Amino acid sequence: MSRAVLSLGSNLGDRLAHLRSAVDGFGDAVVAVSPVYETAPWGVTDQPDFLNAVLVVASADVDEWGWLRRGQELERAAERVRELRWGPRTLDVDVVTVDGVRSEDPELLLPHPGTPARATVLIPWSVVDPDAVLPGHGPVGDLVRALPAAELDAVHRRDDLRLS
Ligand SMILES: Nc1ncnc2c1ncn2[C@@H]1O[C@H](COP(=O)(O)OP(=O)(O)OP(=O)(O)O)[C@@H](O)[C@H]1O
Ligand SMILES: Nc1nc2c(c(=O)[nH]1)N=C(CO)CN2
Repeated sequence: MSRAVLSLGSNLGDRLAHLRSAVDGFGDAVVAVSPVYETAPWGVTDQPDFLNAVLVVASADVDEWGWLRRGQELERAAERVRELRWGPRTLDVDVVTVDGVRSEDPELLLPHPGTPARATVLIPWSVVDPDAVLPGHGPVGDLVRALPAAELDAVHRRDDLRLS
């Protein structure tokens, strides 16, 4: 059984519909879905706010490359255009971790190297999976508590927007 944590992001078009398309796309593999968060953009700050969420998925038939491929297929289905690194997108699906797997292949870095610094991933992840540990960095709850106040202020839970 392969269990993975996936981060979803959207800041173009019908953002919630794009996140829902990813949840639907992973279908029966979805084990848990986090709340939706509205978040200020990091990296390239001159772009619209994002909706972010985290999914836990599991399947006996999918390995880490399968999670990446399925995420990329869903990005394509959302007509994502790759223009700018960290730029606006209809749908972003990142593989955050896959249990028991480390990878240094640039096409699939595991755990995803951006994770320890990203409130937009850590906060939803800590809610959907409170006992989660980020390999090499410790409990996700501890990483959330160590985030600077400015990072916490940039992430707003939207309980009026639901994925499940
Ligand atoms: N863990 C991972 N999850 C998703 N993509 C990954 C991962 N590790 C490496 N990649 C590679 O990253 C490349 C670029 O991905 P993408 O365009 O989504 O980056 P980004 O979202 O702009 O930036 P970041 O990866 O920092 O979030 C893809 O070609 C993919 O193969
Ligand atoms: N708030 C927020 N900002 C971002 C995000 C994201 O998911 N949320 N993703 C990016 C590229 O992966 C760039 N900036």
